[in-house]
Amino acid sequence: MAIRAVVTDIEGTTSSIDFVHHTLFPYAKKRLRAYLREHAGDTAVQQVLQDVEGIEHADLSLDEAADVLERWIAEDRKLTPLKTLQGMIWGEGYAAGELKGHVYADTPDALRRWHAQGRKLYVYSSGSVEAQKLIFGHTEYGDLTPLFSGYFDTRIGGKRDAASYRAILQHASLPGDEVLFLSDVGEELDAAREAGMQTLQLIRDDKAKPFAAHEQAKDFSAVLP
Ligand SMILES: CSCCC(=O)C(=O)COP(=O)(O)O
Ligand SMILES: [Mg+2]
Repeated sequence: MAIRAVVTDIEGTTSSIDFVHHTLFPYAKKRLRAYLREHAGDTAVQQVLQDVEGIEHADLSLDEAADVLERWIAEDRKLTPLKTLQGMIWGEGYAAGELKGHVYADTPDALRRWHAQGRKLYVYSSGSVEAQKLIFGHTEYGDLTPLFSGYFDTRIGGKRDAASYRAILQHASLPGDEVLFLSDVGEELDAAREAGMQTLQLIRDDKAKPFAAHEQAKDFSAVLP
């Protein structure tokens, strides 16, 4: 079956795990408390704080909410209010020129090749849609966002849940067997396959845990050549 669309994960797939864990997460952690104080009156921040309280089932002061969010960063929790806030903080970093979006050298070539072949490209990451647009909009290879037809984050559901992939297929109006999902994480690939998508696991380095149930590639060079 011809692949008409590619849905890609970010961390460990288009971009390095180290960039996310050693650059992006610490950047957000360092600025989180001050950002909450400075933007406490913003509707978007109020919504984040309300959502944190909802998850914790507690009324929280701003500092208590900051403590919770810092703990979630340390635990690498993929919770929507944390991901939304991280995206807002990173937005300031990219705008100030303090952050540059990391993508592997083969990523821009592959995205441009698949796009030129007429395939639709989508992102599905736990990072917020805003954070996804930022990382691909500020790479050392230029702005890659014009290549994408759509972005999905945890608001559509968790990445290990087949229902999320079914919802993506519905949004993109595509049958599963014409969509290739790329990820480094076996449980995400299992969920995408359960929804009917074709799958391929990226083994970028020794941090990836190979799942023999899925086709594998070390980079994008031989994927849909
Ligand atoms: C959009 S870059 C930051 C990615 C992020 O916050 C994250 O948690 C990684 O999630 P992914 O689903 O891309 O593995
Ligand atoms: Mg990943």
